[in-house]
Amino acid sequence: MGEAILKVEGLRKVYPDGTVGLKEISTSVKKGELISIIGPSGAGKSTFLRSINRLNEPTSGKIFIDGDDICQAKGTKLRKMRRKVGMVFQGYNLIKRSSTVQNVLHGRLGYMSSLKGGFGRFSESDTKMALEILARVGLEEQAFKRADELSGGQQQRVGIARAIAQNPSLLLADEPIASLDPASSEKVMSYLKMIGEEDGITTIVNLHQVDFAKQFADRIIGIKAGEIVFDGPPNELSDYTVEQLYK
Ligand SMILES: Nc1ncnc2c1ncn2[C@@H]1O[C@H](COP(=O)(O)OP(=O)(O)OP(=O)(O)O)[C@@H](O)[C@H]1O
Repeated sequence: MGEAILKVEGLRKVYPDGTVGLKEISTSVKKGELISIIGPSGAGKSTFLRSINRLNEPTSGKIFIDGDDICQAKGTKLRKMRRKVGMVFQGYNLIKRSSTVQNVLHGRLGYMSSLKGGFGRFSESDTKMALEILARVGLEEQAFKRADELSGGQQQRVGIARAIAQNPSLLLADEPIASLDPASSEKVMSYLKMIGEEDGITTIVNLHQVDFAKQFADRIIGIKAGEIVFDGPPNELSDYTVEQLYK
């Protein structure tokens, strides 16, 4: 840990209907940190996370990833920057009828020409890599099953494997465990943490469950009404702060 992989300066989002999603957020994230964003519904957690790779277009502000401002990036440069940012979704976003390993291979699309990608012509080394990643999330036995034959927790582990196949320096997970039971949630969070630590990937996870944030995060950021109201290690997040955050 040391240098900042992500630096956000004055990030503001106003939706077309005038709703202010984020006021002016500034923060900086170190390499290898696991950060959990918590806060009440509508606080701006998803807006913040999705602004980082411009899935959600910021209204103003700067977002530096490895020193480059993604808000200024266009074309090939933007594509290359997005490649560095893996994304894990609440609803997994898998291709249900494709096999587990095919889903993981989709993480490699950013590295292929659109023609090869369009025909699904993945190289042998990509396939080998995808199978290795599946083994890391404990799914080697499920590699050739259809994605929709897996349990929710297993599908989310495929989601993590697909993001890792992108070889990202930053991993964004938007409420990855919101649809899972506690045991599967714990497993998914453990894999996120383990892979982040092993590969030095900075991970930012939006969570509804404060207890999971406390258990897994190195640092917790509390957002309320589009502003950061808490930023610190889990042991500094008091019950009173949590109460104020969700009030
Ligand atoms: N497309 C949109 N158009 C208008 N307003 C939006 C849009 N998306 C989000 N918002 C608003 O922006 C604010 C922040 O929403 P956001 O989804 O980021 O919150 P959140 O903290 O992720 O909430 P949740 O925990 O319920 O997912 C809310 O007031 C929300 O209604």
